[in-house]
Amino acid sequence: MRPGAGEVPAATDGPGAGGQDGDGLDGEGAAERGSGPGLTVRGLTVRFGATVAVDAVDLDLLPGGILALLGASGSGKSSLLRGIAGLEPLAAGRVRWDGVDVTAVPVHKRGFGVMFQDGQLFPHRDVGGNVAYGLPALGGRGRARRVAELLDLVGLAGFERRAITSLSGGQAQRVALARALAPQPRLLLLDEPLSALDRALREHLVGVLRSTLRATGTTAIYVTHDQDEAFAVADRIAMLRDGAIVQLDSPERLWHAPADAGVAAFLGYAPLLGEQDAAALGWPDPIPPEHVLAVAPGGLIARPADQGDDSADAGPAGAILAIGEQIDHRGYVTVEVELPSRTRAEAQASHRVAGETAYVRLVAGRCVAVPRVAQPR
Ligand SMILES: Nc1ncnc2c1ncn2[C@@H]1O[C@H](COP(=O)(O)OP(=O)(O)OP(=O)(O)O)[C@@H](O)[C@H]1O
Repeated sequence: MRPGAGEVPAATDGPGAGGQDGDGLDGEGAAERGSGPGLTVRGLTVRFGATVAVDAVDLDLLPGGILALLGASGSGKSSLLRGIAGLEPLAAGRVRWDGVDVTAVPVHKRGFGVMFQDGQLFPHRDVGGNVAYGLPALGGRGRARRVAELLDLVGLAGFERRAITSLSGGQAQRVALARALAPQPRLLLLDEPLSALDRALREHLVGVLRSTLRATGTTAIYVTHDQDEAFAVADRIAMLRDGAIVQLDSPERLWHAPADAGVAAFLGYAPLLGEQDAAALGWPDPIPPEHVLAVAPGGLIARPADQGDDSADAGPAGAILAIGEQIDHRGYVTVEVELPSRTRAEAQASHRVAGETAYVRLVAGRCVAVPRVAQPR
C-alpha cells in the first residue's frame, strides 16, 4: 500500500449532511469543514419509492485508499456506489472530492471511472481500441505505448489486435480494467467486477486487480458480496446492512472484532454460542450481557469420545455431545453436533468420528465475544 493510503473516520456531521436542500449545487463549491482530501460523502441517501436503499451514509476515502463495500444482497452496496458515481439520483446528501462538491456534476465530468460486472466493452473495437477509448489526446505513438503498458499491467501484453468476441470472460474483464484505468480516474468505482466469473478465475483475477490498483496508486471503491474478495483487495472494508454502514475497519480488525453477531455470521463465524452452550463447552470467561460467543472456522473441534479430553494443552475443556451427519472436505470433516441448548452446529474433525457421540471443544484463540446487535454508525 502506498504511504498515506487508506480511509479516515467520517466526521460526525458534515456540512450538508442529511439533505439535498438546494444550497448552491453548482459542483464547484469551496472546500468546507469536514471534507478533506479525496472522497467525502455525507448523508448520502438513495430511495426507490418507499425503499430506502442507502440511509444517510457518511464515508471518507483518502487518495490511494481501496475501500470494499461488503454486505448481503440488497444491503445497498450498488446503490451507494452508484450514488457516489452520480448514476443514481440522491434523495439527500453530498459527494465531495478534495473538498469540492460534485453532487450536481454529471457522471462523466466527475473524473470518476466505473467498472461493472459485465465489463461493457465495445464489441466493434478491438482490445487496443477499447483501452485507447478513454485515453486523453496523446499522439499516435504515445497512445500505443500507453495501451501496451496498461495491457501489460493486467497480464494481456500483445492483445491489442484481438477481437473482443474472441476473449474469455476473464480476459474481457482484464481489458475492462485496463480501459477503466486508462484515463487515470481520480476514483475508480468497481461494481462486482468479478462476480460473473467462475471461482478459480475470480481467485486469480482478484490478485491481478489488487496488484494493478496498488501499482497505479488508484483510489478505489470495490463492491462485492464475496468476503474473500473484499479481504484480498481492500485496505478498509465497510460492512453494509439495510443501507447503513455497521462497521468500517481494516480487514484484520473486521475479522478479529466483528461489530455484532450479524457481521460475524456474514464473515463466516459459526456457531454463535449463547452463555449456556459456551459454559457447557468449558468456556472460562463470562459472556457479557447481550453478547454471543462467535466461533471462527476451526474453532469448534470434534474427536472420538473414547480418546477423551486433550484440553490440558489445548484450551477450554469440552463436552461429550451427540453427533449427526458428517461431511468430507479437503483436509477435514465437518461433524454435526447437538449443543446443550439443543441447537445444532458444525464441528471440525481431522477424520470421521465413529459412534453416536464425540468429544467437542472450543479453541480459545478462535472465539470472540460480540454484541448481539450493534447500532449502525
Ligand atoms: N432500480 C431499483 N428499483 C427499485 N428498487 C431497487 C432498485 N435498485 C435497488 N433497489 C432496492 O434497493 C435495495 C438495495 O439494493 P442494492 O442493489 O443497492 O443492494 P446490493 O447490496 O448491491 O445488492 P446485490 O448484492 O444483490 O447487488 C434493495 O432493497 C433493492 O431491492
